[in-house]
Amino acid sequence: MNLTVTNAHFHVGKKSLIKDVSFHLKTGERVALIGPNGCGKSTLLRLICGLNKPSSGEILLDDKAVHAYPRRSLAQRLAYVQQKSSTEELVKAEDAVALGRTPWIRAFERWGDNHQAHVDKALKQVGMRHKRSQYWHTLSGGEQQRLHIARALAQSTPFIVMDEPTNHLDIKQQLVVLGLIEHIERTLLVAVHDLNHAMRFDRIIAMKEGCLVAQGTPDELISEAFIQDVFEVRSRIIRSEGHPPHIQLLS
Ligand SMILES: Nc1ncnc2c1ncn2[C@@H]1O[C@H](COP(=O)(O)OP(=O)(O)OP(=O)(O)O)[C@@H](O)[C@H]1O
Repeated sequence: MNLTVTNAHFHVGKKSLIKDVSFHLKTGERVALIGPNGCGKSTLLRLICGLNKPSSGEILLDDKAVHAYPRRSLAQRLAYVQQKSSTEELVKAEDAVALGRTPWIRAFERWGDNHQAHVDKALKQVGMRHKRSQYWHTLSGGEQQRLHIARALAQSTPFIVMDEPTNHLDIKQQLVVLGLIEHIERTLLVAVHDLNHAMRFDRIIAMKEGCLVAQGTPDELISEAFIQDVFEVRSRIIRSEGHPPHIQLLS
């Protein structure tokens, strides 16, 4: 699975939300998408997931335009963990994860052991097997988020897109979810707010005001000057041997 975005523009009315964005993701790459609030991260992810169509430019998944895939076929290639998604339905944890199998169930096919095996594996990966029978609305925000990730894993796609998966989580749950993401062996594009989280990815893409302003490995990209430039925040980067650099934000 590879993704190529070429000169993508997206506007709503006269407002230009995505401006001339180009980048490429190779199979197995784990990429963090960063940038200040409102810079267009979610809008770009929605274009990549085929939920909106670029006004101009191209978004190719394995050399075919995302919006040219039939929905089912796209859902077999790409899973999307949205920033906020909830359900009003009375469903159990396991049922929410089982929804991930939808693109793989053929017409009139019964739910079989192969589908259940994917659900069991995904529940195990996110550490939620013991809560499989608990009703969705009784689960904590962190547990629901882990189940969203489990649903994406059960979808068995080579590519997973996530929009701020650690949003609204306490610091322990953030680390749990982050650790979980680190062990997912798929191509990943993840919008993240915490720069220290972004440092744990193979590559970082930075956006500002709808434009892609920089991309590179965390070491290449992240510097105090870069953080000042993109986020308008002073910072200090603490480097110590054997540890990833730590970004301290200064007031
Ligand atoms: N349908 C729309 N119509 C008009 N403006 C929109 C629409 N969707 C998004 N926007 C605007 O586009 C900009 C980018 O929004 P987006 O949600 O992509 O930003 P973001 O980088 O994901 O922000 P955050 O970090 O706060 O989640 C914002 O200013 C938002 O108000």
